Amino acid sequence: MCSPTRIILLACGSFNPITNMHLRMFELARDALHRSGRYQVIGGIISPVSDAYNKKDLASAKHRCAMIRLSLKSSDWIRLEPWESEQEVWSTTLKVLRHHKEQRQDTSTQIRLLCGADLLESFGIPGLWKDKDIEEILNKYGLVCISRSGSNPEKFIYEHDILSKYQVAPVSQEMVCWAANIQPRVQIQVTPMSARRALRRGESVKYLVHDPVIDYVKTHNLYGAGENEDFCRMYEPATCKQAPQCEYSPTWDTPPSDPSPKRKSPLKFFQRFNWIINRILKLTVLSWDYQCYPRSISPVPFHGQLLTNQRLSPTRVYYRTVHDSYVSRSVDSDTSSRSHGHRSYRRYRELNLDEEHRRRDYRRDSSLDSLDSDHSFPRSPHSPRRGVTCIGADLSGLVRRVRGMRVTMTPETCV
Ligand SMILES: Nc1ncnc2c1ncn2[C@@H]1O[C@H](COP(=O)(O)OP(=O)(O)OP(=O)(O)O)[C@@H](O)[C@H]1O
Ligand SMILES: NC(=O)c1ccc[n+]([C@@H]2O[C@H](COP(=O)(O)O)[C@@H](O)[C@H]2O)c1
Repeated sequence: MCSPTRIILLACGSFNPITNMHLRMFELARDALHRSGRYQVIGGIISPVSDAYNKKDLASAKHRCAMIRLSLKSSDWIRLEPWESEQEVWSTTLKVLRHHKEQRQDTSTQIRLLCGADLLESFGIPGLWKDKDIEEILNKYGLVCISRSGSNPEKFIYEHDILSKYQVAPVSQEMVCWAANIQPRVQIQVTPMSARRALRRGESVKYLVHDPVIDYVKTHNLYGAGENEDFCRMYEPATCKQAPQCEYSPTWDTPPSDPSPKRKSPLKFFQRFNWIINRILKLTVLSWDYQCYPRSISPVPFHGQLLTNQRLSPTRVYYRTVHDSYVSRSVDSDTSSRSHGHRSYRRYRELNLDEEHRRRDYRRDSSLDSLDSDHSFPRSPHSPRRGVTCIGADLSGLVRRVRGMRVTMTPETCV
């Protein structure tokens, strides 16, 4: 039996600050690779970007590395490699991979890029990654990707020309490995951004980042946390000067109620009143907007963008209204419903993403001239006789016929 391939996992990123999820990513990937029986993970490397990356709110490399070191005290197989962070210019991920490969004498060990699905999906952002870089990363190194809530890496890979090519590579070169689906029942979003936000707002970051990292953030006044009274109170009740002394012991008891509750200011009262009036007005306008008239009354004034029809359901058409909510309407019975508006849109997105991409391309070169006489809207060349699409053109005053139902769209509503 052949021996397992030895692997080093390399994670590039900002680590601003390092969170438990970064470390979890390594553990999940290692477990998955070991489970396959084909790989042995012999180490993990964290390579933080240099200051030249210039990302918003990026703490200096010195601080980020210090926090990584503190976090890694609890790990016996992941280590920090500061080389990238010490560079004066930003290094592409491929350059970092090449550097670490050159550093190793032993050619039998492979280096793989470990990343979250958001990094993988950034491959699709035009101009961000060079195709030849992606090609080389996949071909010479390989990628281990961890799903992130809100992402759909399988779909992304399927749709990406280069990634899909490597997904079916021979097992010895398996480039895309699904380490785990991080989809906890209660979705906990542990991202550096959520940690920074919590720090800025003085909210708890305990169990999001390691305790020594919290201390470090406080000592070095990073991410605006040091100025925040709540943060001081939470983490340094005894010594923090700005924070008032805690009046109750941190037990499960409820804190004593404030003896002098603040009176509502007239401004707050006015704002609340204003909000209620606005809601009432909005509801009134909405109820006008959602009127769909029976076929007998034609032309039908309908305010909204016709999205799609038969693909989602052969009997319903879906509209986006000017208020950005979604309405469906039965083609056969002329009844309209808004009850499943948002849900059906989400379903529409899932089922029709493909269609939407094609349509977007198609829209660029389509014109109203391409409308044919018996179909109201131009059909995508890829889905003949299926899609009924509202293109971004001025359809002012046009009465269109969709399977017997007539729809008038006005320019201001057809966006
Ligand atoms: N919650 C998470 N689940 C899966 N992968 C994650 C998670 N948080 C970070 N990662 C991954 O860790 C790597 C390094 O991430 P990085 O520090 O650049 O975080 P980021 O999420 O891009 O940061 P920010 O929130 O600052 O934009 C990336 O590959 C990223 O996808
Ligand atoms: N072309 C490239 O090599 C390229 C492009 C964008 C981001 N990256 C890397 O991705 C990592 C994560 O970046 P973000 O923190 O911006 O998500 C960083 O290490 C960055 O250097 C590389």
